[in-house]
Amino acid sequence: MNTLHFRQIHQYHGKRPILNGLALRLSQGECCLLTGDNGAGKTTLLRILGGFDPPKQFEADTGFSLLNWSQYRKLLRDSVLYLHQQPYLFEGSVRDNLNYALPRAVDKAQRQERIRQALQWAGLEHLADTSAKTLSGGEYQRVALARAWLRQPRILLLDEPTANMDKDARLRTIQLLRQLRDEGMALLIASHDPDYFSSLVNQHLHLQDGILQTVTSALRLATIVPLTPHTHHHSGAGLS
Ligand SMILES: Nc1ncnc2c1ncn2[C@@H]1O[C@H](COP(=O)(O)OP(=O)(O)OP(=O)(O)O)[C@@H](O)[C@H]1O
Repeated sequence: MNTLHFRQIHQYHGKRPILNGLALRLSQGECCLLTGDNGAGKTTLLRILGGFDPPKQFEADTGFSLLNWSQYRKLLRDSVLYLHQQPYLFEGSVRDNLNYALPRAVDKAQRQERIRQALQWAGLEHLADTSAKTLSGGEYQRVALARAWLRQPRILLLDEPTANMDKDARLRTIQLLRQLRDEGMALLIASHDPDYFSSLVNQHLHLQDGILQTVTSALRLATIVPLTPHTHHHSGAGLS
């Protein structure tokens, strides 16, 4: 799978339509940013793509075949990883948490080597034997990303991966996300802070009224550059 096209995703909560036939594509080595107001349906979409909640309607096109949701789920069960805003870490050390991410078949010597690489990859060597429960928010997220690096899913779904982080932790997190993207993962990030991810994003989608719209860089600029009230126009050049 280089690119997966999702189409006709419909979802209801009770009788209320949340997603109204939306479409998006995820490509290997690309990052898609998903914005939308509180309650727009971002988590609802991530939970469908993560295989947790069955949608009302769904279609995924791999380029070779069309998949319904249960086929998608079966096919991608081990290829999609969903990181919640507060990813779950076990009690035990950072090393234990990384160990758990490795398949059972990996032997002891290989495990030690892979864990060493993951600790190095995420800059966590000094915290290897620290209890995961005592980590700061930024460190905690780095362990979760190191686990993702070990698991190597094709699609990584992230809900607010930098929420409540200071600038330094945020930049480190974004750097790790960039590495995952550049190694070929498809990232889908739901966030209320599009500016944080601008250096990472290949595609920005905005969810409104159950539909996804592409946000172009021109539109993004228009939202952050304030319009001055007294701009001079040549006569006839502006909209009237
Ligand atoms: N299990 C559920 N049962 C009923 N309604 C739900 C359920 N899950 C979500 N909703 C509702 O669906 C709407 C979309 O919720 P969702 O969590 O997907 O939005 P969101 O875009 O992720 O919001 P936020 O930015 O606040 O996290 C909300 O109005 C929410 O209350």
